[in-house]
Amino acid sequence: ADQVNQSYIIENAKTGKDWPTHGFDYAETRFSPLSQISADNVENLGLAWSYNLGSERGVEATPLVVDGVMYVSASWSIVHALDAKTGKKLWTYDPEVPGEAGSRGCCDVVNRGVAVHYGNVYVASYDGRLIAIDAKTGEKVWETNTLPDNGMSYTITGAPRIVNGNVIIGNGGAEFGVRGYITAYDAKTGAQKWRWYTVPGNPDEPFENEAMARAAKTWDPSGKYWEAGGGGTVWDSIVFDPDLNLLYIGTGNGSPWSHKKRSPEGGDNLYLSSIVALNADTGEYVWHYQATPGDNWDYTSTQDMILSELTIDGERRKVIMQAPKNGFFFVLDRTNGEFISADNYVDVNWATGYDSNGRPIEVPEARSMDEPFDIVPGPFGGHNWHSMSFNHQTGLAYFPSQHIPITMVEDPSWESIESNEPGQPMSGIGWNTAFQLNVAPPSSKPFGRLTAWDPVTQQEAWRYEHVSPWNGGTLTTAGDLVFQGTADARFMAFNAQTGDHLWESPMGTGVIAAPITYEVDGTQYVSIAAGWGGVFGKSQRASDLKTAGTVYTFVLNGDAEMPEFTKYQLNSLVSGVDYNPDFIGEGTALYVSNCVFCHGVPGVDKGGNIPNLGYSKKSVIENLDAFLFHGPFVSRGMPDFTETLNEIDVEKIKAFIQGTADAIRPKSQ
Ligand SMILES: O=C(O)c1cc(C(=O)O)c2c(n1)C(=O)C(=O)c1cc(C(=O)O)[nH]c1-2
Ligand SMILES: [Ca+2]
Repeated sequence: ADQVNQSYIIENAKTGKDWPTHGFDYAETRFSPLSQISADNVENLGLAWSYNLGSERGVEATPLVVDGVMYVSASWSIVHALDAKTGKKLWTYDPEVPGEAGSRGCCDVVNRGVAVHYGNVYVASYDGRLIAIDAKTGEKVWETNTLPDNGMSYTITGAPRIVNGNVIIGNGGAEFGVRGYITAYDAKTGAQKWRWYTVPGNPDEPFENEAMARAAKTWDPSGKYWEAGGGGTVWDSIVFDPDLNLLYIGTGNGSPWSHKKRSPEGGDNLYLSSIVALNADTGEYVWHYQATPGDNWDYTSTQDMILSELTIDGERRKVIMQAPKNGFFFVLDRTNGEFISADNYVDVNWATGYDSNGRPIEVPEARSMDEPFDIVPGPFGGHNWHSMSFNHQTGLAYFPSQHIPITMVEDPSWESIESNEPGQPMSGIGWNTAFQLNVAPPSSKPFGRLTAWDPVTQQEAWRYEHVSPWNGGTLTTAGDLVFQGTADARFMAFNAQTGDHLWESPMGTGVIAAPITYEVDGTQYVSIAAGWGGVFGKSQRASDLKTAGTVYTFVLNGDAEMPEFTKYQLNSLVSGVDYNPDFIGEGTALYVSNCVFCHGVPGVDKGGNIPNLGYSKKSVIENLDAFLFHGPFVSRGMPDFTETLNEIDVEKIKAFIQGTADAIRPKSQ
C-alpha cells in the first residue's frame, strides 16, 4: 500500500486491478473495467474463500484491495487485513469503541469502510476518532478526536476519503440534535486543515464564513434552530473531482425532523438535504443544490454521488448524479451546480415533480401538522446509503430502491427546542409514527428492487423485484454484469443491459454492503462483505439466517466450501408475566420512546439483530429491571436506563409487552 496516492488511484481506474478507494475511482462509479468474469461465464462462479469477521451487527463496508491485500471493516469499526487471494488473516485492528457509544447513534454500530494512502489505512471509529494504521503491521500510527467536547451524540459510520493529501471525514447525529460538519486532516500527521459546518450556528455569534451568513437567512431564528443543532450531517457520501479540484458532500436531514418545529415561520434551511461543492484545498463553499428545501421527513441527500460525462440535448456535460432518499433521481452540472433534470425513480406522494429551476412542486398535505400522513418514500428513503454504481457502457445507474411504510404524525409533546436542555442530546425528532399514536397504519406497501436507471432520459431501463426492502449496494463491470446482495441472503448477478438474472449464491445472512472486484496474479475475484443490520436490520429481517459477518470471495470455477450457516431461534410469544392492565396505556408511550426503535413492535416484527421482546422468555420480561439498570448489554450497545426510567416505569413497559403479546396471540395457542 506504500505507493497508493492520487495518481495511483487515477491510473488504477484504467486497469481495475485494485479497488483502492471507497467507490473504486474518484468518480465513485463502482464500474470495474475487468471482464474475465462476464455475462457469458458468470454461471461458473464459485466460492474461492470466506473469512469470518466475527461480528454480529451490520456489516456495511466496501472492502478495499491494494496489491493483493484486502482491508475491510466490520461493526464496531474493527478493521481486518486479509490476503485477497486466500482470505488468510494478516492482522486486525480494534479501535475499542466503548459499548456505551452504541446507543449514541441512530442506526446500528456500522462502518462503511476504510481509506488507504502511502502505507497507511484510515478508519473513523463509531465514537468519533479518526485513526491511521500502518498497512503492513496493523499498528496505530496516529489518532485524533474529530468531535467537539460538548457531549452531543455525534457518531461516525462513513468511510474516509483521501483528497490532496488530506483525510476527509464527516459524522452523523442529526436525529439527536447535532450540527453537521466535515473536516480535513493531514494524512501524515493528523493535524486539522479545515472544517466546514453545513448549517448556521447561533446568530448572536459571528458566522464562520459568508456561506453560513447566507444560510442563516433561510432559517427562522424565532425557532432558535441552533439549540437543536440544525442537523445536516455528512454521514456518508463525499466525492472528489481532481480536475475541478471540487469536493462534493451530501448533507443530511434537519434536526429536529419537523420543519415547523425548527423554523416556525418557514424557510429553506440551507444547507440541509443538499449537494454542496467545496474547494478541495480550503473547504470554502463553491456552490450548492438543495434537493429538499425545508426538509421535514429525514430526506437526506447523503446518498452516493457519481461523476460522469453525459450527452444531454446534444451537449457533452460534466455531471453529478444522485438518487437521494426523497425518491427523485438528480442530474446536475457539477462545474456550477446547475440543475439539469430530476424524475422520480419510485412512486412519491410528497411532490409531483421538479420545476425548471430545480424546485420541487410540493403536495401541501405532506407538511400537515394536524393530519397523519403516509409519506412515500418514508424516512428510510426510496434509496438509502446502499451503494449505487454507473456503467458508462450501458449508460445505466444501478441502485437498490425501496419503500418502507411509515405514517408520520405531529408529536404534540415535543413542544419547543427550548424544552430540550442545551448541550444535551435532543429527545425525539418532532414527529411520531402511526404506531405510537394508535392511528390507522400506513396503507402504502413495502417493496425492495434493483433499479437500472437511464440518467439521460430519466427513465427506468429495467428492474428486478426482491422479496423485501433493504437490499445491498451494487457493482457493475465491463463483463456486462451487475452484482448485488439481498436482504433474503443471496448474492446475485444480472445482465447489465437486460436485467436477466444470471447467477446466485446463498449467503449466511441478509446482505446490505456492496460487492467489489479485483485481480491478483491475472485472476479476477468478486468479493462481498455480508452481515445483516443497519437501521432497518436492527429490528427487522427477511432471512432466517444469522451467521456472523463474513467476507465471501468468488472466482470462476471456485469450489471452496461454504461456511456453516446459523439460524435465528424464534421462541413463541411470551406468556404468563403478571401485569396490571391499567398500565398498558402509559407502558405504550414508555416503550415507544425508549425501546421500539431497536426492538421493534412486540410480536409483530420478527426481530433483526436485536431481539423482539414479544418473543422473549418469561423470565427475561419478569426481570426486565436487571436488563435496564446497569444491565449486561450496556457493553454491547444497549443504553443504561438508570437515569431515565424508574421501577414503576418498568412495570408499565412489562404490561405493554405482555399485554401486546396476549392481544395478538391466536386463540388456539
Ligand atoms: O442524520 C444522521 O446523522 C444519520 C446518520 C446515519 C448514520 O450515520 O448511519 C443514518 C441516518 N441519519 C439515516 O437517516 C438513515 O436512514 C441511516 C441508515 C443507516 C444505516 O447504516 O443503515 N444509517 C443512517
Ligand atoms: Ca437521519
